[in-house]
Amino acid sequence: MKSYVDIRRDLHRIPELGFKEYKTQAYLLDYLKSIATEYMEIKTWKTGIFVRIAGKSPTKTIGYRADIDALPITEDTGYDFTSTHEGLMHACGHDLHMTIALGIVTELAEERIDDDVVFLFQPAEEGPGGALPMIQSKEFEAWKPDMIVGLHIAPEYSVGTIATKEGLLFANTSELFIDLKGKGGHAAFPHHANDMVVAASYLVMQLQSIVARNVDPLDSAVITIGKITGGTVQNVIAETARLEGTIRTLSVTSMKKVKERIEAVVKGIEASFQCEAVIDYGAMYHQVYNNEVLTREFMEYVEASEMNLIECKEAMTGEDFGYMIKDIPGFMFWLGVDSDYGLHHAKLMPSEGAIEKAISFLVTYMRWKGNK
Ligand SMILES: CC(=O)N[C@@H](CCC[C@H](N)C(=O)O)C(=O)O
Repeated sequence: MKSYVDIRRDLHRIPELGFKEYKTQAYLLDYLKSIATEYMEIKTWKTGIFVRIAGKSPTKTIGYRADIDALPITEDTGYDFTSTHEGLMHACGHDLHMTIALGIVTELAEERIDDDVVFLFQPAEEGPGGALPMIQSKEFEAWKPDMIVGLHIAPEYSVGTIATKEGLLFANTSELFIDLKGKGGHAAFPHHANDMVVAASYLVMQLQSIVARNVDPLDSAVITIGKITGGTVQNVIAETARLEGTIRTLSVTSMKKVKERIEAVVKGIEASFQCEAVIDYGAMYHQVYNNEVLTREFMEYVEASEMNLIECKEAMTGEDFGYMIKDIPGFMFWLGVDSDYGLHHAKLMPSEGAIEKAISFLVTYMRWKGNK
């Protein structure tokens, strides 16, 4: 039997983008089949997987979700188990999320609890969003849990730490894509062209002013443009440019306001640069709002355990797990993994010591919660 660290390393080598997690799904299925018992059922859904372990005398179903996709980042960790998929990396810790979930499945399959347990290995958390279609599936409907739990690794906390809070934990998000089309031309004759590199540069700066000047400072918002493309070569004025980014807000009202302002600013760019602009909001995620009762109970449980509890502030990260706990009582928490580099960084190196600790803690928690 492989160790959980080896499993994490295997998964780390094969990062895949949302809804393309073919090798990851095959790896997870192989493992799950190798530990399957008569009480365990496995169903695939797109590139994801549902696993159900029937309880001994169930009164409810406990859900546990792990996301399985990776990011388009070129890894720079220097690991000897570095990504074998060029330009892709598990830079958000989903390799650990999956391994921890496999560990819990293994333990609970070996020694069942009273309640039923359903595991969701969910594709496409980074985009375009697998949680919503997964919970709308007939497979989910058949095994719908009464409560659901999810975790996310936290590089800034030490191993052995759990951080969470009641209520709002993660922001509302919306992707943002803006395509600009002007008039290309010779670099030496700007007066005969409408330069979309210049238009895009103005637009990026004006977008930042929305956060500074249109959002209530006590109601945080973020607009990040993570990618700009435009033009073809150094001595040709760019006919097109594209901005790719994301919007984060703590309130739904601010998201609406930010989008209205983006549309107004983009109209201004169209007028001043005589160009055409198309806005596409891509995938949107519902905020992660932790169920007060379950979260408080969980925090008390953590406090009484060998883990260290931090009551954290909300963060501007997004998570489509927010859709799951919109309809089902549940919560998400941060798991400390102590890395010098943060989430979405090419050098993210979570401490593997967090894996066994998390499995053992969560199995104990599930036994406590599911044997009442
Ligand atoms: C935990 C985490 O890092 N989640 C991602 C979710 C991204 C959603 C979407 N692609 C977007 O950028 O809006 C995050 O970046 O917070």
